Amino acid sequence: MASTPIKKLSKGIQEVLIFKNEEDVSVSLAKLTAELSEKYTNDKGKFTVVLSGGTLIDSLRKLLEAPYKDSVNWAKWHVFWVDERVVPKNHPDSNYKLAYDGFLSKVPIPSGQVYAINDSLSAEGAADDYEACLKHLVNTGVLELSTTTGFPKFDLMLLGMGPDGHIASLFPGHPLLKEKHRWVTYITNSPKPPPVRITFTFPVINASANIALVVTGPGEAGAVAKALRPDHLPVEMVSLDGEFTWFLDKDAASKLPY
Ligand SMILES: O=C(O)[C@H](O)[C@@H](O)[C@H](O)[C@H](O)COP(=O)(O)O
Repeated sequence: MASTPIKKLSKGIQEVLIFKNEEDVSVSLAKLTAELSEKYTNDKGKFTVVLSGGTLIDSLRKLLEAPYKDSVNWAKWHVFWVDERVVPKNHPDSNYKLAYDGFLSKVPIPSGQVYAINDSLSAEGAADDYEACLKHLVNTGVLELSTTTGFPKFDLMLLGMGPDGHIASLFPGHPLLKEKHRWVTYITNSPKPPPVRITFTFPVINASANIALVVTGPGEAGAVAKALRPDHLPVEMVSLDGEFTWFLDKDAASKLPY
């Protein structure tokens, strides 16, 4: 199961891996995720993983195959969402449903360690509730706080990026980009439907120990090219002490000047 990037670049703290195709991205992403799972499980007895919606979930499919399906210590995983649409958990727009159907239902992560939003609340209520859940998990020792910023520090965030450069539900030009205090907030006018969502804020994203940003296909090539030049897309506001790796296929990298 080898998949070597056809190109490796670095931009500041960010490492950019470009693969021949989405299949190779998926193979390499599984390898990184399994390695980090082993590292954090060995070091701390748990692994805190944050998922996004979109095509990311399909790109995690290699974790459902040998050797990872049986070798990963799934019992130690704690799963969160970087953003979630405020819809019932069985709604086709739900990121929980997308992840459950495509990934979580196929691996033995204890259900009490999968932290979905409370879908009976308003957006504001659901954001408050999710933030309270994270604070409770800090008190019980599941989550740690960044010693530099005091925001919760997740072991791995698996993120996608939209064609406009958004990550999580943090969209270009939106006032939420400037949120400095909240851990989780809400948006009722998301330009990407559905409009009502909750989302982690940049201080939480930036406290991560590792971020894997997975972008495949030609739709985001313009945003990839822009983000990897000096410019101002939300995705560029990621700046962390940990590791930030872009996983691109050749299509997503097709507008890069290199
Ligand atoms: O709830 C959401 O809409 C997602 O979490 C969102 O932030 C997604 O990650 C990007 O829009 C990329 O989506 P694609 O991978 O489908 O392009």
